[in-house]
Amino acid sequence: MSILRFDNVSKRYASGRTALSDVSFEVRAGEMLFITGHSGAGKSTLLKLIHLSERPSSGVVLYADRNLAKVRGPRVALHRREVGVVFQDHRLLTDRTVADNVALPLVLRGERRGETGKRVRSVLDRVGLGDRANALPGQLSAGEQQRVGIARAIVAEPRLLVADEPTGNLDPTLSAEIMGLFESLPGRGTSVMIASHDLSLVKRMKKRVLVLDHGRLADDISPEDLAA
Ligand SMILES: Nc1ncnc2c1ncn2[C@@H]1O[C@H](COP(=O)(O)OP(=O)(O)OP(=O)(O)O)[C@@H](O)[C@H]1O
Repeated sequence: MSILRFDNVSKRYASGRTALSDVSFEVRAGEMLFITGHSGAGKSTLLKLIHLSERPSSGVVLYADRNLAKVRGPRVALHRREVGVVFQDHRLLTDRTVADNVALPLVLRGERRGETGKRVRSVLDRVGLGDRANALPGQLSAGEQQRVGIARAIVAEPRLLVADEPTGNLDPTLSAEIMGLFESLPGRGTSVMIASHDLSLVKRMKKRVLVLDHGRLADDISPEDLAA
C-alpha cells in the first residue's frame, strides 16, 4: 500500500526560483527512506509540500490516496496532525515543560487527560527522557531537545513522519541514537522520510535514498544497491 505519491510535481517560488522539477516517486506504508542532495537541491521544499506549508506549482501529491490539493481551510490542521514533523531547530515551546510539549498533538485532537498522560510517559521512556518530563526545554542539551521534538512528532502515532536535517547539529553518537529511534518506527506502522545532506550518515543507514539535484530527482537508490 502506498502512503505517499508525487506525480510530476514541480515547485516554483514567487521569486521565480524553481525548487522542484517534475518529481515523481512513491513511498510504501512502513518504509523508511532518505532524501539527499546539495544545499538548495529542494529537500526542504519537498517535505514542505507533504505537510502543506507549501503548495506545488504543478503536479499532484497524494497522501494515503488523498489529493492534497483538495485539503484546504480547517482540514489543513487535521492533515498536519496526521503527519509527524521533526525540524532541526526543535521548535519547542520554551515556557512549557517537556511533558506539555510532547502532549500537544494529543491535546489538540481532544484526547482524554488520562490517556494523554499515559502516552506521554510511554513515549518519553522510549526516547530515554522518562526522568525529564517536568524540565523546561532550556534546561536540556541540544540532543535531549531534539529527542523531545521527536517524541512530540510520534506521540500521536502518525502514519508518516517527515524530518528535516534532524541530526544537523548533533555529535555522531547522538546522531546514531536518534537514527536508531527513527529505525524503530516502521515496525510500529509509521513510514519515515528524512532529509539529510550528511552522505556518510545516509550511506551507513542502508535505506532507500532519493537524490535531488537542482530540483530534479536524479536517483532513487534501493537498500540492495547501497549494500552492493
Ligand atoms: N520561500 C522561498 N522563496 C523563494 N525561494 C525559496 C524559498 N524556499 C526555498 N527557496 C529556494 O528553493 C531552492 C530549494 O530550497 P530548499 O530549501 O528546498 O533546498 P534544500 O535542499 O533543503 O537546501 P539546504 O540543504 O540548504 O537546506 C533553493 O534555491 C532556495 O533558495
